[in-house]
Amino acid sequence: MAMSSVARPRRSSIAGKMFSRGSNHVGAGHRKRSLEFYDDDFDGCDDAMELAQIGAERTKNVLILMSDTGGGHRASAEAIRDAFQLEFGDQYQIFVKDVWKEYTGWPLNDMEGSYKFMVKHVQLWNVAFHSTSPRWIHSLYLAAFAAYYAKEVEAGLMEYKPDIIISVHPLMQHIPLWVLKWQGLQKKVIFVTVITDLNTCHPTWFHPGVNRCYCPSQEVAKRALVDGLEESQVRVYGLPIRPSFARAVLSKDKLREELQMDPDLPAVLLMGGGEGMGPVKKTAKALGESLFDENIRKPIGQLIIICGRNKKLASTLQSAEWKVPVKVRGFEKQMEKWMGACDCIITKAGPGTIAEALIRGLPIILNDYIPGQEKGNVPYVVGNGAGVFTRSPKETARIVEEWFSTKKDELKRMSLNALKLAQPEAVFHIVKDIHELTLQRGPLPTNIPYMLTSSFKGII
Ligand SMILES: CCCCCCCC/C=C\CCCCCCCC(=O)OC[C@H](CO)OC(=O)CCCCCCCCCCCCCCC
Ligand SMILES: O=c1ccn([C@@H]2O[C@H](COP(=O)(O)OP(=O)(O)O[C@H]3O[C@H](CO)[C@H](O)[C@H](O)[C@H]3O)[C@@H](O)[C@H]2O)c(=O)[nH]1
Repeated sequence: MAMSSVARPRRSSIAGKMFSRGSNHVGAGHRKRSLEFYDDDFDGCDDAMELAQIGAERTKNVLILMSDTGGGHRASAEAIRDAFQLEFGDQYQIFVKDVWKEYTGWPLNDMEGSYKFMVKHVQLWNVAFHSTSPRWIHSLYLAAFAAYYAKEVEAGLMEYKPDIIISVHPLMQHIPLWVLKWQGLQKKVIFVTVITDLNTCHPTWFHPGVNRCYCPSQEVAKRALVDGLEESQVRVYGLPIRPSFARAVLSKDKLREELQMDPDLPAVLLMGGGEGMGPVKKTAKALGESLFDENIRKPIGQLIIICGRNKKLASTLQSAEWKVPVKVRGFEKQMEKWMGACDCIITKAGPGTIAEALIRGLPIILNDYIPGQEKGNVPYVVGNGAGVFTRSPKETARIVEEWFSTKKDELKRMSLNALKLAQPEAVFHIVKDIHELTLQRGPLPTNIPYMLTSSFKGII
């Protein structure tokens, strides 16, 4: 699996010694000065590294661009990082970064906050998503941001000196590609997009200047071709999911013991993406009633609620009283364990959660979707017989009650359909294809000539 590699000094540690940044709060001006210092001084280190690398291919730097707008982009970025490490060991050094947050200013440096605000006022998101869909509109605005923040983005890219840039975010194609173009680096740096929406994705994902556009489904690939990408740029392997989902052999009994769950009662997992969105509270309350059999005065199921980063939701549910076994958790790092220990899942139509649940063979009740990018996920799940859609918490609770009592066969059938749709190997196909791309490029230059150019502000 892992190919041989030569241990050699890592750039980040050298850079770390030369100037301490790390925090997002360092002012941009300070960072720029630091980078100039870094750039001059780094040449010496490069000489040393070049000596160490004679006779061996040097470690390639991979910069994965993402933002915590929800949890899906980070999950996919980390999946790609882990798969690179498993497949190629030290041949690649991976940085998962929100360069906008670290280097630019408003509004790019707070996309998390803007996204959270807009999806809370869901009609606002609906308008924002659809009104920015025409290419001329988003290209115009993104070009303006690119010009205004060019120097900052350039500094952000320069710090990691990427040989390969992977964008897993819809708003991270245009700006870096323009900056690479202005730097004359478009032909030297490989740039790929990994789309993390399953169907009705935003057109900002599709940029004709990329080397590859990895689409998670045929539906998305069709949209890419309609939007002007060439077939040679498009690959369809599935949504990248953390290798821990694909590779781990998990026994449900052991997991339940580890997670201190009831060993025998069927379990339903309730969640709402990385931000704990959707009707989680009402659904939890309804399940608390429906999973308790009044006739025998006993529970017929147990409930796991994962609230993600929604701390208010977690504390409200933690202080509630329940008639059935309930576990309320915040942001969990080992989702594969919780999913492996449960029998079905209730979630909003987040693509990451859906793809993970399919791998674990969990029938899915979709109880909400974000307009725009998540709308198409509903027919994807329901049309393939892997789940149902209802917005009603009571209806959701009734379906789970039936799955755990009179309709166990339906639960089993949907579980098999889910497994048929699953694509656990997608992330490995993606990193192998990127590796192929680098091989086709031939030996990379010893050092990509990133430089801090004169201010781009002259362009606007
Ligand atoms: C007025 C038109 C503005 C057009 C601007 C297009 C480019 C905007 C670039 C930067 C703005 C930063 C705003 C942060 C939004 C963060 C969204 C995000 O990351 O979503 C991730 C999500 C998923 O995690 O992104 C998507 O799936 C699609 C991205 C759609 C981009 C929407 C841009 C919204 C711009 C809001 C302006 C208000 C428009 C009102 C129209 C009357
Ligand atoms: O406690 C938690 C809660 C969630 N997750 C993970 O966070 C991810 C959530 O991703 P989803 O795609 O399901 O949903 P999000 O809303 O968090 O993701 C956002 O990014 C997505 C892109 O992948 C979509 O665009 C989506 O509409 C947008 O809201 C999943 O991998 C899930 O396992 C955790 O690791 N721990």
